[in-house]
Parts: sequence; C-alpha cells; structure tokens
Amino acid sequence: MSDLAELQRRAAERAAARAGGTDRLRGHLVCDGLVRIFKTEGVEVVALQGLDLVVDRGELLAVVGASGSGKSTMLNILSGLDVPTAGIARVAGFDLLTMNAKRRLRYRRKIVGFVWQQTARNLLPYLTAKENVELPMTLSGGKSRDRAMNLLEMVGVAHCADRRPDQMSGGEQQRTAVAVAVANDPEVLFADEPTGELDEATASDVFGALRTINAELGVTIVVVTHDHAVADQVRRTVAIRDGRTASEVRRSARTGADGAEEIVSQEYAVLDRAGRMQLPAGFVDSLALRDRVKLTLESDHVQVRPGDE
Ligand SMILES: Nc1ncnc2c1ncn2[C@@H]1O[C@H](COP(=O)(O)OP(=O)(O)OP(=O)(O)O)[C@@H](O)[C@H]1O
Repeated sequence: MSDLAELQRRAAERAAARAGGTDRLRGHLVCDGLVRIFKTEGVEVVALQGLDLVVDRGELLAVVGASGSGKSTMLNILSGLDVPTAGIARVAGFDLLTMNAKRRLRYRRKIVGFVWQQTARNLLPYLTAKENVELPMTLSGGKSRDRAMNLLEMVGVAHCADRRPDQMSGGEQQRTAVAVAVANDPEVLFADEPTGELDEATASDVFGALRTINAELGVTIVVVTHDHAVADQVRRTVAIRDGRTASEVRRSARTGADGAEEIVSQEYAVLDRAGRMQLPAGFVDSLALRDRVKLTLESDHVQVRPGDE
C-alpha cells in the first residue's frame, strides 16, 4: 500500500511541474451543471441532469455508476464525440460546448487518449505491441522507438513487444492499450470499462499500469466503470446516479497506532452549487424516507428525519 502512496505523491509532483506550478493544478477537467437531453420520437430522455465533476491535473479518478446512470453519455461528451444540451464542460482549457471542428479534431488527436473495454478496439490485430504504440506517433509526425519501448516497460509488457495481440493475454492487451493511448503524450486519458472483460487479478494489473502511467507521465486519468470494487484501486471514486454526481469516496493513507501505514476510506455526498445533494440509497431505504424529510440545523451538522410523524 505504501507503493500506492508513493506513486500518488510522484504523480502530484510531476503534474505540478508539467502545469507550471501548483496554482494551476485545479480543475483540469470541469463539468458544471452538465445536462444532456435526448429526444426520440417526441419523448425526452434526460441522460444527464446537472452533473458536476472537477478533476485536478494529474489525478487518477474513477467514475462509477449503474447501467443507465449516464456514464457513456458523460464520456461521449468529454471525449468530444457529443455536445451537451446545457452546462459547462471544459478539459485542459478546451471548451467542449463551443469549440469549432478544427479545435475538436486537435482536441481528439492531441489532448485526450482512450482505452476502451473491448480489447479488439484498442489495438490493430496485425501489428505487434511495439508497432501498435509506434503507430500514433508515426501518424502525428514524430516517431521514437525508445519511447515505445519505454512505455511498454512502464506498463509491464516489454516482453510482449514483438507479439501480436492474439499472442497476448487480455490483461497484456489492455496494458498495451494504455501505452498506445499515451503514445502521443495526451493531457487526459479516458478509460471506459478497461477491465470489463478481465478477471480480478488481471484487472488489478491493468490498474497498476494506469497508476504507473499517471505517476510517471503526470497524465490526468478518468476511469469509467459500473464496478464499485474499483474504489480499492484509486484514491478518489465519484458515483453518479440518475445523471448526477451523487457521492464520492476518498482514500488516504495514515499511520496507525502500531506505526504501520493503513488506508482509510471516507464517503462524502456531493453538494452542488444550489445546495442540492442525494442521500445514499441505503440511508433512504433503511429509514423508509420518502416525499418529505425534516431538516434541522445543529451547531455542527444537519439532521435529516422522516417527514411523517
Ligand atoms: N442516443 C440516445 N437516445 C435516447 N436515449 C439515450 C441515448 N443515449 C443514452 N440514452 C439514455 O440515457 C440514459 C443514460 O444512458 P448511458 O448510456 O449514458 O448510461 P450508462 O451509465 O453508460 O449505462 P451502461 O453502463 O448500460 O452503458 C439511459 O436512460 C439511456 O437509455
């Protein structure tokens, strides 16, 4: 576990250096009141209803949500494929609502990298791992054999450099995909269910690769998944529910009474600028809260009680 703490510290340092100082660390990715409404045959579906999310430069963050919670909609907007109905979406200084086609292309080519769930979508089947990593560099005009090998080493698959995807395991393919996604040194990496097709141990290796890339390159990483177990793999997990940011879990290292380092998790509800928050579903169910609740302001907390006497 101390490895994780050490990698996080180095990630923050490198990110700060890359950003030109700690002052500029805030808000590398900002969603504020993000709304996306789909209209199909006269019916409106509100996929995002005021999603708020701020990710600092150099963070490694997981966004979790059940099926239909709006994860893909959010990712499509953040990747520049879709445009929100309202709100603010800004990544690395790019305004995703107003950027023109030329800037959108630059954003997708240079600023962001992707790792998809389907291993086949990430790598070309007839190229070796090394060639797959070299390809984006060649296409953008620069090519460095050393960088390709360095990246493969960083993600722990240097031994696969000369193998084609069908000669690698699913986990090795996804780790190679991480190297491909950062080949052109993007500022932000989005990973959509990158471990969805892998077993737990292999998934853990892929997260290890993402943590190393985050620490070594200072790239901001957002992993989107339905799997709550991911919270064990990252420092900060944001849960979305019904198209809105509902809660977040932060993990931090502290020294226990016996002197050993331990990781503590704390769950927070997310309060938006209008003062709205969602109560965790478990709280609502256990007290059978519905329709109205009574709020009482105490000196250092707020009480929420069932509205019916
Ligand atoms: N193009 C579309 N047209 C109409 N409704 C849509 C469209 N895309 C998404 N939706 C709806 O928006 C809501 C959020 O969908 P979204 O795909 O973002 O969820 P998700 O969290 O990614 O789910 P999953 O994990 O199943 O992919 C759902 O109710 C979905 O049916």
